[in-house]
Amino acid sequence: MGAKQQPTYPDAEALSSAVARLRTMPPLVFAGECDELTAKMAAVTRGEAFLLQGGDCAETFDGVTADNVRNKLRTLLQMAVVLTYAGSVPVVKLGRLAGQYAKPRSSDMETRTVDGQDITLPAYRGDAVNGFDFTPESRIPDPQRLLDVYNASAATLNLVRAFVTGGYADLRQVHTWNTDFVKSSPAGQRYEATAHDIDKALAFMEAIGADPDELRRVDFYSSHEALLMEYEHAMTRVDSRTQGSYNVSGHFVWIGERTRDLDGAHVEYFRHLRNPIGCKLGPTATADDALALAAKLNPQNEPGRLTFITRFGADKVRDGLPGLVEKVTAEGVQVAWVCDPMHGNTFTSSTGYKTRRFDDVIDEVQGFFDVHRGLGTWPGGILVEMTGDDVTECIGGGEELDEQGLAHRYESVVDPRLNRVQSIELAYLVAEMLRDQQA
Ligand SMILES: O=C[C@H](O)[C@H](O)COP(=O)(O)O
Ligand SMILES: C=C(OP(=O)(O)O)C(=O)O
Repeated sequence: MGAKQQPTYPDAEALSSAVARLRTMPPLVFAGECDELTAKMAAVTRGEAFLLQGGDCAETFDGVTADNVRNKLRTLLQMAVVLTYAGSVPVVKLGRLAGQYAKPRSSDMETRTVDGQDITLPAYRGDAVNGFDFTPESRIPDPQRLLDVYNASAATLNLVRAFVTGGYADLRQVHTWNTDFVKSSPAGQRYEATAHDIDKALAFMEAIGADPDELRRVDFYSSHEALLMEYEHAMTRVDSRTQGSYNVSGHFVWIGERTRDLDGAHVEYFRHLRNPIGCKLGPTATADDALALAAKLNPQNEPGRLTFITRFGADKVRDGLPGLVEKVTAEGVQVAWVCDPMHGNTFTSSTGYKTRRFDDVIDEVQGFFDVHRGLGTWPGGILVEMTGDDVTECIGGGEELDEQGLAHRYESVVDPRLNRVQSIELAYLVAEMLRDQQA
């Protein structure tokens, strides 16, 4: 079976030369860091830690700016602080960034009405493949973009690494992350109170002479859907320490809902990787599918290697998820369960925007927690599409954004993201669910 969701490049020679160049490029991540993340994901699997995975639906090359990267990271750090402090659980921090440039699409073509005429062009598949502009030239897959992905990912990761180790992520900075528009919102004010409590705890630690390194820096990892075979293969290298194969374009990579066929090219590729990996499971996945995927992707049943990211939708999670979790657990399969409350809850607003309701997102996460609580298993984390900016892409939340409001600042090129206030609100709600889970 050929790989699904791949672009058809018109210029085979240009593709070979881009791939040949990519093969010579240095790794973006070190295999040892991937192993470190596997160990952290093993803690998630055992119920000792919680995964926060977040970032844009689709990164764009234009979005690689200092402000954009800092805002996203800042929001993720705020969310992590809320989950750690209010949820009383160690949080594994994983950006959906520095590589999230390729998108699977429901349809190969897109039709728009331009000047009263229906025009059909190839769908936008992410900046890794073609341009977002609705013109025939822009929509042609261009292999040079694969090198642009490498460069954009390198620039993003470089800045993230500088921020998380160079003082920006120092826990003593909890207040300074809470700036501008967020500060005046109820979620921002609640965060301010949490930050104040943390300050007091830090002052106490200082007074007793404790000064652990963990306060000054955080471990932060990168992830993306490994969709484009040409890119992912070119970025796969044999580790000189262990002779294992690692995808060195990100610490954690996942298989999407549309490409998780047991006999498909993506599963075949992933089974050879030593990175920690994820696999999406949507409402059509059966318990037997999950077991077969686990057997193929993690034959040694190694904890931390495999994460199932479930994305059923708020209306299906309570009926669909228990059967999966129950059977997989009964078979002794070691897997971290993570909830993606975004991809089962998308619809088009009356004003024509692809959107999600904040309440549906929360409802799916609550359903996910309820199912795990009922079965005595651990709800291991969340994967969210979010941004650090004040965009208007998802409906609801404390600011009560409505369908009319979407037009104000809708910037996503594919799916709607939670804005910064909604992301912090979500973190508080999930922290409460975590507390209930542990009660
Ligand atoms: O984030 C992912 C999207 O849901 C996926 O790429 C499909 O989007 P589409 O249904 O608009 O093609
Ligand atoms: C496309 C995505 O999700 P899914 O594969 O679950 O549809 C995604 O996470 O970007």
